[in-house]
Amino acid sequence: MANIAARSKALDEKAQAEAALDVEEMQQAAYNEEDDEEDFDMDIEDEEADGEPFCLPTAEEKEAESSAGGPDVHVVQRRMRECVRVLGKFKKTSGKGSRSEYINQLLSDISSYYGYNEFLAEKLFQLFPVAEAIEFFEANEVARPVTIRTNTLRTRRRDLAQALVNRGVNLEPIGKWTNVGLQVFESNVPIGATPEYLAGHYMLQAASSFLPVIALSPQPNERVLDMASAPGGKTTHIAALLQNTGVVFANDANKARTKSLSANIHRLGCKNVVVCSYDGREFPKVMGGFDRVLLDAPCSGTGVISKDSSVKVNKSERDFTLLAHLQKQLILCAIDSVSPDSKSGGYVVYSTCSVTVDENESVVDYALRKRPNVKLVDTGLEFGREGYTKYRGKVFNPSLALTRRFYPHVHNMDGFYVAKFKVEKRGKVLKASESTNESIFVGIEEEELQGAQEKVTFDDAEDRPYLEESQRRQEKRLQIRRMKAKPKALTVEATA
Ligand SMILES: C[S@@+](CC[C@H](N)C(=O)[O-])C[C@H]1O[C@@H](n2cnc3c(N)ncnc32)[C@H](O)[C@@H]1O
Repeated sequence: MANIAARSKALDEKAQAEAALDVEEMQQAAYNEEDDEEDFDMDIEDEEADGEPFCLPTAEEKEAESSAGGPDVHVVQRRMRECVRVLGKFKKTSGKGSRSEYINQLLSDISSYYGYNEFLAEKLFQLFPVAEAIEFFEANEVARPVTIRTNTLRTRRRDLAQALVNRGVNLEPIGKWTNVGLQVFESNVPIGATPEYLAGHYMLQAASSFLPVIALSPQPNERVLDMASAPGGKTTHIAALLQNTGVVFANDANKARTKSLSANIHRLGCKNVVVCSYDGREFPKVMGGFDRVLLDAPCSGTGVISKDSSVKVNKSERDFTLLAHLQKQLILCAIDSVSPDSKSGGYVVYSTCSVTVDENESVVDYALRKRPNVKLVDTGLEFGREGYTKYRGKVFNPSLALTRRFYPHVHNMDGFYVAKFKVEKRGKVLKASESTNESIFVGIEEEELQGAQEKVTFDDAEDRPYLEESQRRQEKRLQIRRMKAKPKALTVEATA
C-alpha cells in the first residue's frame, strides 16, 4: 500500500511538473505572439492576398516529398513563412493542428533548409521568439564584416587607416564602443598579407572578440592569466592594454596551437607575455595570485556558424554535456587563480563564442553557487542583451542579468557571451541565500574554504533531471512524428 501511495504521489508530482511546463510553454507562445506581430504583418497581408489557406502537409504529402529526395526549396520557404505566421497569431488562426505540430514542422523545415541536425536546430530555435529564430538562422548564412584591431604597441588607428587607404583598402571605424577597431569593406590587397600586417600593426580579429578584453580591462603593471589563449587575439590585445608592462601568462592546453600564439605575440611586438601549455584545470596549482584572469572557454562555436558551418551537423547533446562539464571545471579554476587581495584588480572574465544557455548562464550560475566569494559585476560593455535569469524551467541568480549576449542578427557580429566576476576576500565570503537569492555575508574559515576549493568537483546530479527531461521530450516528439508518418488508415485503426 505504502508503495502504491508513494508511486501515486510521484505521478502527481510529475503531472504537476508537466502542467507547470505547459503553462511556461503557453506563456512563451503568448510572448512570441506579441513579438512576432509587428514583424510579420506584411507577410500576413501578402499571404492573405493569395487567398490560399495554409495546411500542414499530410503524411502522404510528406512521403511523396521524401521519395522525391526531399521537399522543394520553394515549398519549404513558403511553409516556414506560413508556420511562423500561424505560430505568431496562433490564438487568432483557426488552422488545423496543434501548436506543437506547427513547431515540429517548422523545426523539420529549418533543419533541411539550413542544414542543421534536428537536435541543434531545436536547441537554437528555443533561444528566441519564433520569428526572431528565423532571423538568427538567416544571419548564420551570411559572413560577418571583416574587422581588424589596431595594435597600439606599434601604431595608432589613424595612421594605420591612412596606410591601408593608400594601398586601396576601403575602411571605417567599427563603432563608438572601440577606439582600435576598423571595418574593412573592400580591399585591392589581401588584408592578411600587407606590409602593415606583417609588421604587426594590426590583428585580423572579429569585432566580438574585442569584447571580453574590454570587459577584463587590464591595468598597467598587472599580472594577467589568459587561460585558453591560442591563437592569441585576446592575449595580444591584453598585452597592448598593459602597454607592455606587467605580465600576461598565455596558456593553452593544445601545444600545437601555441605555435600560432607565439608567432602572433612576436609579430605584434608583445614583450610582456609568457607562453605556457597546461590544462587550465591545473591552475592555480601551477601558478596563482593573478590580478585578472580571462577564460575564453573552449565551446561549441554556435555563435560562429557563419564561419564554420560544420557546427550545424557535428554537435550532439553529449558534446554539450561534456563541454559544459569542462567549462564548469575551468571557471572554478579561473576564479581560484585570482588574488582577492589584488590592489587594482581581482576580476575574472568568462566568455564563449557560443549562444547556448548550457555553456553560458548555466556555467556562470554554477560558479556563483560553488564559489560564494565571487559576485557578478557590470561588464562595462555599452551594448549587448542581458543574460537569461530564467530559461526553460531553470532559474538563475538574478545577477545573471549583468552578463551580456551578442547575436549575429542583432549586432551584426559573431554570437558571443561575456560575464565578469569580482573575486572577494575569502575570509568574508558572499553567500547566496538559497531561498531568496539575496547575498549575505557569512564568516567561513580561510582553511575550510581553501580545502573546499582545492578539489574542483563537478555536480553530475545537477544536470541529470534536465537531461532526462530533454530525453523524455525528444521521445515524445519522435512518437508524434512516427504517428504522423503512418498512413492515415492505419492511424485510424490503431486509435479506434
Ligand atoms: C575559444 S579558443 C581560444 C581563443 C583565444 N582566446 C583567442 O582569442 O585567440 C579556446 C581554446 O581553449 C583551448 N583549450 C581547450 N581545452 C582546454 C583546457 N582544458 N585548458 C586550457 N585550454 C584549453 C583550445 O586549445 C583553444 O585554443
